[in-house]
Parts: sequence; C-alpha cells; structure tokens
Amino acid sequence: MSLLPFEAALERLLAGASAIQRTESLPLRQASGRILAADLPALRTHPPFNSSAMDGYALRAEDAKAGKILQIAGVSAAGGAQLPELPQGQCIRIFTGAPVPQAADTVLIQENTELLQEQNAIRVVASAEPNQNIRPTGGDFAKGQRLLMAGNRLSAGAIALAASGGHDQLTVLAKPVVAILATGDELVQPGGITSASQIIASNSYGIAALVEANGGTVLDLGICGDTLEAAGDKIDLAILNKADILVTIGGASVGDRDLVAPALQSRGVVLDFWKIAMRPGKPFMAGSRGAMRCLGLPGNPASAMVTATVFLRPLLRRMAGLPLQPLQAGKLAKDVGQGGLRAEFMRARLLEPQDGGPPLVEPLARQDSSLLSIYAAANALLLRPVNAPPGKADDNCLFFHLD
Ligand SMILES: Nc1nc2c(c(=O)[nH]1)N[C@H]1C(S)=C(S)[C@@H](COP(=O)(O)OP(=O)(O)OC[C@H]3O[C@@H](n4cnc5c(N)ncnc54)[C@H](O)[C@@H]3O)O[C@H]1N2
Ligand code: MOO
Repeated sequence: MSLLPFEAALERLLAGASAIQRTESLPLRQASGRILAADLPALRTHPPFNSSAMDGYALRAEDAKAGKILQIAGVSAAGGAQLPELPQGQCIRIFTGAPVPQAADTVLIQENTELLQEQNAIRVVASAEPNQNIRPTGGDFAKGQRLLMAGNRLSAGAIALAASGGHDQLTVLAKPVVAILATGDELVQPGGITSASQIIASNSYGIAALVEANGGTVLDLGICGDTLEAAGDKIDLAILNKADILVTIGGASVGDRDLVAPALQSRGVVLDFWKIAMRPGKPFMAGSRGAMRCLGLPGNPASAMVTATVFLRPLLRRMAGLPLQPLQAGKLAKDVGQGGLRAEFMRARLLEPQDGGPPLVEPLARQDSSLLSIYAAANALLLRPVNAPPGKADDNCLFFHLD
C-alpha cells in the first residue's frame, strides 16, 4: 500500500473540521484563555461619570488663572456619596477617579496650586486650560457597545474589560472532549507494575497533557487488552460519552495483535486513511463515525507524540476555535543527512541565533521512536522533507514548536 504524504493527510483531516458549537457559561475567573461564543455588549457605560484623572481641584477654566485665590467649597472623592456643588469663583478638592462636578470644566493638579490652609482656599500657581485632566463619561465604552467579538480568545485584558463592562459570567465555546484509549496487553498504569514484562502506559499521559494544552478536555478510557471485544467496549464508551475525538494509542501497525483498525470499523468508524509517509508515525490512521473524529496513533512513544503534534494538535485547535500552529522557519544548527522516502520529524532543540535571525534547530543525536528521554529533551520537531538533499549548517529549514 502506498503511503500518504503527511501534508495531504493533514489537509484531509482538517477538511470540514470547524469549531464545535456547544457552549457553556463560566464565572469570569474560569474563563481566561477560552473562546467567547457570542459578541459581548457592555452592560454599563465606563467611566459612568466625568472622572478626574488627577488629584487636585475641579473648577471653571476661567477661574484657573495664575495668581487667583479660590475658596474650597467641598470635596469629591472616588466612591463619595454626594457630588458637591461648585459655586461661582470657587473650587472643589478632588481626587483621582472621583466625579467632576457638573459646573467644572477642568481639573488643576495640586502641584500647580498653593494651599492656603487657614483660609480653606488655594492660590493658582499655573493656569489650566478647559478639559484638562477630565476623563469623559463613556470615554472607555458606552452601554450597549460591543466590547469583544465572538471567537475572541479571552486574554487577561479581555477578562478585565468584560468585568468592567458589568459581566460576571461569560458564555464560551465548550472544550472538545478527547477520549484517550491505550491498547496493549503489556500496559499498566503508573504504580501498577507487577511483572518485568509490563510497560507503563506513559503515552496516555503525554497525549492528555497535549490535549489540555491545546483547548481540549480529556475523557480517559484507560487501557484495553489486545482483543477486538475489549477495544470495542472502550470505543462504545467514547461513543456513549459523545467524545468529539477518539484517540487510540498502539495496535496501529500490521501485527496480528494490531486490532485498532478492525475494532474501530466494528463500531461503524469509516477509516479515511491509514499509513503515512512520515517517520516516526507511519502507522497513523484517521477516520470518523458521525461527528466523532477517530485518530489511531502508533504505540511507540515518540511516534505517538509526533503524530499527536502533527495531526491531533491542529485538529483539536481547529475544533476548539484556536489558531493553528504551523511549521516555522529556522536554520539548521548543524549538517544533517539526506532525507529518505518518508518525511522525518527529528526531535530537536532550538538554539538562540546570534544575530536575531530565525532560531537555529539542532537535531538530537538519537532518533529512535521508542526514546521518551530524547522526546522530553526536545522542544521542536525538525522536518526533513522526503528525498531532501543533505542539509548544511545554516541552511533554511522548517520546524514545529513543541511548547
Ligand atoms: N512488520 C512491521 N512491523 C512494524 C511496522 C511495520 O510497518 N511492519 N511498523 C513499525 C512502526 S513504524 C511502529 S511506530 C510500530 C507501532 O506499532 P503499533 O501502533 O501497533 O504499536 P504497538 O505494537 O502497540 O506498540 C509499540 C511499542 O509502543 C509501546 N506502547 C504502546 N502503547 C503504549 C502506551 N500507551 N504507552 C507507552 N508505550 C506504549 C509498546 O509497549 C511497544 O513497545 O510498529 C512497528 N512495527
Ligand atoms: O514510524 Mo514508527 O512510528 O517509525 O516508529
């Protein structure tokens, strides 16, 4: 069977994938980083009154002339209950954020006055122009105005704006549910080892972390043994729980015990493609059952993480309403060999460039797909295209960020 180029596989995977439309309402404190489901109008005007930008004296600009002596008729403080009147030819002591009395059209900063304590008055030292140091009503936003657009990712600033606009709950897109199933008779959970032949199902943890870092929520289906029935029962659970994406790990290759493809098919999953011209990750498969997308990752730890980065990450981000993280341009940090018949995603480290140019990408020494110690040390995947000529240090290259 011929192998599908990873670019074509990714295009097929993303075709027709869009942000899921379920929503949920969250308290502001839990909404950071989530995607706003609908345009957000301001429930109030801010500032709700003409407000002073400085500590000083509110007055009529015509009175704010150097040398004048003005009686202090009252005080306006932020949160103060009553706004004092401003009699003709007088001033009001005012603090930053406090409402400016209606008759005042300027605020003279206190540094430009001399306080005549005994007379409860000030002498104007430097004149002020009209409209100085006054933040007008609605200068930030007016009631009914759109504060944030649907599809906006809620940054710290957006959360503060929503709070200021009077919202204490936000309606956001629900996170896509990603069911994760590890397959293999040899697998046990961390802490569950009882014999030397067992292997800890570490991939499920790595994939779960990747899912949570990319806008998804995990439905952990645990581990199933290498039988069609056991795998089928777990797939039923994903269906029952309405998972948006089912990710299986292992059992994707060609051995007699590689049961994932037939198990998926036995539950009505239609496979779209299987086997990719990439290294690691050749046995990767994808299909769907109704709205549920199904990704079969190979079991080797680096193969599972690489295929999750190349395929699951963009699919999930698309379904979560997040921007994709495309390949980026870098420079090779050292010579690399010729590309093979499969595109290779080499585990690599990014080095800071000397001249502020693109990052230097240094492939790590050992690339076997079973090595988690190497995968964990990497922060990038260097792409070596099919049949690429040998690469020289400083040649252009492409890479995926892993962080
Ligand atoms: N004759 C062939 N053999 C293999 C081929 C092939 O084309 N012809 N492909 C190889 C490639 S490439 C890969 S990758 C592996 C992947 O095969 P599977 O997806 O069937 O993976 P398993 O056999 O189930 O497991 C492989 C390896 O990974 C360990 N594993 C599995 N699941 C987990 C997990 N959740 N956490 C940690 N480790 C896991 C498992 O114990 C095995 O050591 O097939 C090659 N063979
Ligand atoms: O492609 Mo496998 O994923 O080489 O180890």
